[in-house]
Amino acid sequence: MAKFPEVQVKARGELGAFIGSSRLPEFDDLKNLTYIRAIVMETLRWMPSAPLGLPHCLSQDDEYKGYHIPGGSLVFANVCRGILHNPNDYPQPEVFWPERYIAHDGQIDSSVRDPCTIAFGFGRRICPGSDYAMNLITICVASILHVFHIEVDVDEFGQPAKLSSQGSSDAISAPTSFPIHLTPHSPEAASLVRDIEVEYEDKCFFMEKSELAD
Ligand code: HEM
Repeated sequence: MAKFPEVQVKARGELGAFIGSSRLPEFDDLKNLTYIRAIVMETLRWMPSAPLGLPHCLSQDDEYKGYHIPGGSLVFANVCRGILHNPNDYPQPEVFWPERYIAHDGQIDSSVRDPCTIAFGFGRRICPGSDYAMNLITICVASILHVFHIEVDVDEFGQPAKLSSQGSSDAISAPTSFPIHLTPHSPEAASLVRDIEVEYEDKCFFMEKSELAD
């Protein structure tokens, strides 16, 4: 998000319109947060966490585009370069552009291939945690953007640090560096977080007391 300040502004516009400044987003709000959903979809497409999926083993001989693949072979799907960065499905695939999923009516455009159908694997071994993960990531993204402005940090010379678009080249890809900092974008936003902290501390205190009573 630090690389895309204009995306943050748009997201905050949606969060302001549907949630206002007096509370944090809740799961019930997610159905209204189309742009936030599009940010999460674009993140999974732009830098998928498993760029080659998980390897699958052929239980029998198969043929793919004229190539014979013997049973027992390990097969990797080229999830990132071959599918999620395929310009036929996603024009200018290197560009982080959540708007690509939004139709004229402001809803998610069902004619654009949903990257979640790829980023979580496919077939019999598709990720069973995908719905849980999507809801969790979406509420986290919504909550963070509702409160914080995400900016690039400064390096040891006081200059804006360089943000890379490269993921690590491991089986599970993650950003290679993370030089960012978060600041509440308004006093109201800061108090939303402080109120939650107080509420959480009260609950912990209550739990400790009840444990003592046992
Ligand atoms: C952003 C979050 C996540 C991503 C991108 C992701 C992605 C994947 C992928 C690509 C696979 C391999 C599917 C295949 O073999 O084709 C997988 C498998 C799996 N995932 Fe996830 N996953 C995520 C979150 C989760 C969560 C939250 C859970 C559990 C609550 C979970 C549980 C599993 C399990 C148990 C498998 C193995 C399924 C099997 O082999 O039958 N994942 N995931």
